[in-house]
Amino acid sequence: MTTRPYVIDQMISAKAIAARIEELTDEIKRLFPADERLVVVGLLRGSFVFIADLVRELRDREVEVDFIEASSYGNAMESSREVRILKDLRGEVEGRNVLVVEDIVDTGHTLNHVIHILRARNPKQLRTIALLDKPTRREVDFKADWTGFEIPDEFVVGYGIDYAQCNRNLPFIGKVRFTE
Ligand SMILES: O=P(O)(O)OC[C@H]1O[C@H](OP(=O)(O)OP(=O)(O)O)[C@H](O)[C@@H]1O
Ligand SMILES: Nc1nc2[nH]cnc2c(=O)[nH]1
Repeated sequence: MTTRPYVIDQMISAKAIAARIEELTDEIKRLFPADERLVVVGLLRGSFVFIADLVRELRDREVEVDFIEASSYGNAMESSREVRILKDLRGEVEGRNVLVVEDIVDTGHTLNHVIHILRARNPKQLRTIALLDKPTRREVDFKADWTGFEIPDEFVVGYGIDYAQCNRNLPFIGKVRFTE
């Protein structure tokens, strides 16, 4: 895939992300019973770094990790608004406490679609957490139960989030600035 030349300006540092995850896990622990197993579901691929840090902050809980892969983006930067499930969960969620982990909520179509599918499977509790939220871009009425950071309408990368499948390995969130 060809991309225009760009640079990445840091927007949220690795340290700020780590501090926010600590706060969020305190809230999550207050909501889910300590004596019941939690199924933490990551939305591939963008959530893989966030879920890794989040579950390690939940190390004193019984946690099962599962993944679902949904795709909403037709090309590198434009949403197709059509959400497809590319890979379903391995495990069952019926009667269980489920936390769905997303990297970014933009139009809201992806998480909204996934939540509809999972709710139909009758979990005991179904909650959502997104590291980033771009509320000004919303096209469906959806709000995650927990949000790490609200950000303006900028195209961001890093901490699991890609531009044309690159930059997922940056430890911080940066914004893409095109130089040409
Ligand atoms: O709120 P929305 O407008 O639906 O957009 C958000 C979704 O778009 C991106 O996923 P993408 O389809 O690019 O896949 P990826 O996670 O594999 O990078 C991102 O990771 C979110 O899952
Ligand atoms: N990489 C990337 N994917 C997105 N999906 C929705 N918003 C974004 C964004 O800012 N960056």
